[in-house]
Amino acid sequence: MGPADALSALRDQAPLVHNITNYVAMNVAANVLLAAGASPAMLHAEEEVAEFVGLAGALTINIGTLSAPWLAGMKAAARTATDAEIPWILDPVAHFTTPYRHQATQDLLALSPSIIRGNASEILALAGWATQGKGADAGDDVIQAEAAARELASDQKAVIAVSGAVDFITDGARSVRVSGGSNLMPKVTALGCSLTGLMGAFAAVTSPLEACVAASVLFGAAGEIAQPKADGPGTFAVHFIDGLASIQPDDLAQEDRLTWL
Ligand SMILES: Nc1ncnc2c1ncn2[C@@H]1O[C@H](COP(=O)(O)OP(=O)(O)O)[C@@H](O)[C@H]1O
Ligand SMILES: Cc1ncsc1CCOP(=O)(O)O
Ligand SMILES: [Mg+2]
Repeated sequence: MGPADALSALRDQAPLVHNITNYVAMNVAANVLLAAGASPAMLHAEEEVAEFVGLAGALTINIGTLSAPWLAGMKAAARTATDAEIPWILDPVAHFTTPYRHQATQDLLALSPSIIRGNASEILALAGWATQGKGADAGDDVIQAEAAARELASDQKAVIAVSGAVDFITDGARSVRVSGGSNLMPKVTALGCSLTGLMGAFAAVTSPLEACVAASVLFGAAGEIAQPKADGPGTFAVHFIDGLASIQPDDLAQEDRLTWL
């Protein structure tokens, strides 16, 4: 299904989305999911995640503020999701910066995520390519990461979503560029993490590839609503949430942001 039908399904079903995300993103991502029409829950304790993920339509895992107890919870949740065929999305924030983060990401990759979402630097490094990235923010352009993303999709048998000025989404066979959004989006923290959460919400109602496309299109549209109303990154963030909530399925029917390759 296309982005318009995916948004209709999301609003009809309001799927419960289990997010194990970072301290920076927890509030932002929960508000993004609520505005879009999903039902977010942020919890990470190893003692309960396996039971909780069974209640959810999708799981998202983001390693932004990683620590040992959180990693144990992430692995338990990912294992349960894969066994139960619940789609799960990995956001490997800055995974190339320290050996600990690198190993955690490799361990999570082995648990078969349905979708991997990162910025261009994160995806380049995940495929083993050189990157100019230094931390959580991208140091490379999406176009430089397209071939790496295709390679990674085939190797991991997952959909790869690379975000940036123009997003790129591929399952290894089919690939699409999604244009739109605002250059204020990388100036608001945790919007990438929130996009990961939204991909989880859509993955609860449609296929991983269609879910990534729908989330990316919806983010682009909301960014364009917020841009002319904003005085800067602070007010942009508020208008972005309002924009997400105001967009109706018909607003996404044109699909003129998509370039299939
Ligand atoms: N220069 C830009 N112009 C328009 N949209 C952008 C731009 N940079 C990032 N975005 C959008 O911001 C969101 C977060 O992406 P990004 O900043 O790449 O993630 P991260 O926070 O993980 O680095 C995505 O929806 C992406 O399309
Ligand atoms: C700044 C920061 N530091 C650790 S996690 C995090 C949030 C990163 O969020 P995003 O990748 O969405 O910008
Ligand atoms: Mg990120």
